[in-house]
Amino acid sequence: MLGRLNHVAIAVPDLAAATAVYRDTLGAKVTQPQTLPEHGVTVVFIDTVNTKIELLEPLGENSPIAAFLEKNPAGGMHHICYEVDDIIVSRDRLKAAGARILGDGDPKIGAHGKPVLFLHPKDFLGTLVELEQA
Ligand SMILES: CC[C@@H](C(=O)O)C(=O)SCCNC(=O)CCNC(=O)[C@H](O)C(C)(C)COP(=O)(O)OP(=O)(O)OC[C@H]1O[C@@H](n2cnc3c(N)ncnc32)[C@H](O)[C@@H]1OP(=O)(O)O
Ligand SMILES: [Co+2]
Repeated sequence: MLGRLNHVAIAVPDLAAATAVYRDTLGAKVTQPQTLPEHGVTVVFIDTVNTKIELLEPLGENSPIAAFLEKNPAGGMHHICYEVDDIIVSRDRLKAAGARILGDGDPKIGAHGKPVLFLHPKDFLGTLVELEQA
């Protein structure tokens, strides 16, 4: 079922400062910030040739990354995103296997304009997993 690793996401308290670390210290090309109110985050991406890094900053009062940053105030690795060929088939198969799909269970449009959904970290070795339609 799993395809390519699309991105590894890092939650950060200050996106401008995090961008500076990747751009100025690590010499990476960082995209312009993208605000995603439906996801409660502002994001930038860094292309690392074989995959991407997504830096996430909370947006709005109900950001899903707020509690994570309270526990990890300096930031930290937040989720990994795998591509799947058919997100509905994958969702239904995972549900049948007992995995918890977060939110209302229906995919939302993610940062790349494609459907995404999230799987509970407690069902996947303590790692929050995002699936993105390939
Ligand atoms: C930009 C759009 C999109 C893209 O296209 O790439 C994105 O990436 S959006 C990214 C942000 N969106 C999401 O993360 C949506 C899904 N996430 C959630 O629904 C919540 O964050 C969560 C996973 C349900 C956690 O919410 P929280 O309020 O922190 O709940 P709890 O405190 O009850 O946590 C339960 C339990 O899970 C542990 N936890 C929480 N977050 C993570 C994490 N990122 N990685 C690993 N473990 C995590 C948390 O510590 C709790 O554990 P215990 O303390 O042991 O109970
Ligand atoms: Co993501």
